[in-house]
This record gives sequence, C-alpha cells and structure tokens, in this order.
Amino acid sequence: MLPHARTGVHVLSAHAVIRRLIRSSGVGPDDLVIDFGAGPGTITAPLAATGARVLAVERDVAFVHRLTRRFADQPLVKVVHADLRTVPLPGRDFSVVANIPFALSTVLLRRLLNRRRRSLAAADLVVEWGFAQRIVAARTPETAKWSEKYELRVAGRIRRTDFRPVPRVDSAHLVIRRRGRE
Ligand SMILES: C[S@@+](CC[C@H](N)C(=O)[O-])C[C@H]1O[C@@H](n2cnc3c(N)ncnc32)[C@H](O)[C@@H]1O
Repeated sequence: MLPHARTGVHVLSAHAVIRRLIRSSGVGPDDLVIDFGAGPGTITAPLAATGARVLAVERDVAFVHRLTRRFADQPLVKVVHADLRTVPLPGRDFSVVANIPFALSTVLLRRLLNRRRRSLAAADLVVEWGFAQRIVAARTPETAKWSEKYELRVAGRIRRTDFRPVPRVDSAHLVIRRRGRE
C-alpha cells in the first residue's frame, strides 16, 4: 500500500493551492520554514525551491524514508523523523507552511502560539474549514489571547476535491501573522 493511501492521510494534490500557500507565506532565501506532517513532500519540494531552509517533520517511518530519498541531494531540506507534538521548535524566527493532520490542529496551534518566545513569525496552514472559523472568531479566552499577539484570518476555502484521497469536508487556508513584525 502506498503511504498516502493510509487512513486519514489526505495529500494536497492541487498544485495551484500549494503555490498559493507558498506565495502567501512570502518565504524565500535565508528563511527557516517548517512543513509539519510533510508526507510525501508535496509541499516540501516547492518550499525548498524558494531557497528557504526547510524542516520536513514527519512521524510515519515510510514517509520519512521516502522524504529522505527524495531530498537526498537537497541541502536546504532537513527531514526530521519526529512527532509534531514534541519536536523542539526553533529559537530563531521561523515560518510554517503545512497541510497538517486535522486531529492535531489544536495541539499544534497551542504549541506555536502559546510560547513565551514569539519566534513563530508566520504560518500558512491547511486546516478543517469549521475549525478555522472557530479559531478566527476568537470567542474563547485562549483564541482571544492568540489574536492579541497574532493576526489570524481565513484566506480562502480549499475544496475537498483538491486532496487525494478526497476527504469528507472542505478545508481552509488559515493565515497567521505575528503582530508588530518589524
Ligand atoms: C494531511 S497529511 C499531509 C501530507 C502532505 N503534507 C501533503 O499535504 O501532501 C498529514 C501528514 O501528517 C503526518 N502526521 C500525522 N501525525 C503526525 C505527528 N504526530 N507528527 C508528525 N507528522 C504526523 C501523517 O503521516 C501525514 O503525512
């Protein structure tokens, strides 16, 4: 079985959507960017093409082997076999561009946005549509606190048919930008 055929892994297959995520992030040479849940490297590859240093974080061993082979000759890409819930985050400024496992959306946002050190500069995430709406509404004390430090907005809807296999629900492009960025 191909790794991406595993239950719950919906690979972003629409190149136009991937290009939009990356263009929105604005990452380029000298930037550090993390692709959480890199899978087969669908987002990792065009991210590396911008000249940014990319950390491709992936928990699944088969995907890690595939990523390691695919990016063996690309010094800008570091494949990190780790769990996004526990992998150490950079101390220097970094961005995130990723189609994350939906079940871990809250955990990841907490890791990124509750840190004392605000080294997350920007994130462009693919998350479940309803989840994105709840986050940007900032109705809970936690999300309200996030929105004091970060701008959170939905840049657009991503149709479920833009993924393989096709999931049951649409997604959103969630944009996160650190406020007061110099
Ligand atoms: C929705 S898929 C996205 C794959 C790829 N980024 C893409 O868009 O084509 C989510 C990926 O996250 C990985 N994953 C799931 N749980 C993880 C965890 N705790 N830590 C790191 N990666 C995880 C899965 O193996 C899968 O490759």
